[in-house]
Amino acid sequence: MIFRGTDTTALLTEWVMAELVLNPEAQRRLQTELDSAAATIGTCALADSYVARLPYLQAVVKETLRLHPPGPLLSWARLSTSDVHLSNGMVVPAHTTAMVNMWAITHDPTVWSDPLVFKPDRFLEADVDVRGGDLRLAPFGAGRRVCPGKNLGLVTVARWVAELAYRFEWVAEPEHPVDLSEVLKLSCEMKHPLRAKAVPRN
Ligand code: HEM
Repeated sequence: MIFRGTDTTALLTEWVMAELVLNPEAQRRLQTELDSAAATIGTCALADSYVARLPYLQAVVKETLRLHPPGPLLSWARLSTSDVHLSNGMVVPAHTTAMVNMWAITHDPTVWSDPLVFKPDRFLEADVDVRGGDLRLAPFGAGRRVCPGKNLGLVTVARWVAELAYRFEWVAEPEHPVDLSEVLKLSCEMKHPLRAKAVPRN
């Protein structure tokens, strides 16, 4: 529980910040949303419940989950106990070890337009449930073995990103450009950890 809940949330936050450094326009839109939320509630401490209601912040987190799902292969070592007939006609025979390649689904051009482009707006145009209700984007799995920490994970990452983006502007370091190469360890990590400058915002 502790292991599954720590690296995933830390890695997702790192991926979000990397995308925000690479996409300054998205970063500015997010900061505008956070500034206006802070002005509305009269404090810079955005409560968890409030953060969950910021549409652009949620869209940024969802788009990062789509591009960089921390758990790209779902269902490690699940065994089919009987023949399973899929809707496309394929059969998974009994006693087969099966995994779902969620990374492939979230990068499939027949499922997502411009799948390699960071476009949080796609989640403003359509409400996509990332908690297991929509198999186009199920970064927490789905069904009986769905991640039990999905709500905690989502609110934690949104909260961290909100704080980081509200308090600082994040800019690339020319000598260490952001590199989105991935490496699959127990989770999907940045091959070259993020390096960026945090400039305090006034
Ligand atoms: C952004 C954060 C997170 C992501 C992306 C994530 C993703 C996942 C994925 C993909 C699975 C496997 C689902 C499957 O095999 O079908 C999983 C399982 C699991 N997660 Fe998470 N998780 C996150 C946060 C958390 C947190 C915060 C906790 C606990 C506090 C947690 C605890 C677990 C546990 C215990 C399992 C195993 C469930 C089982 O096998 O029945 N996760 N998670």
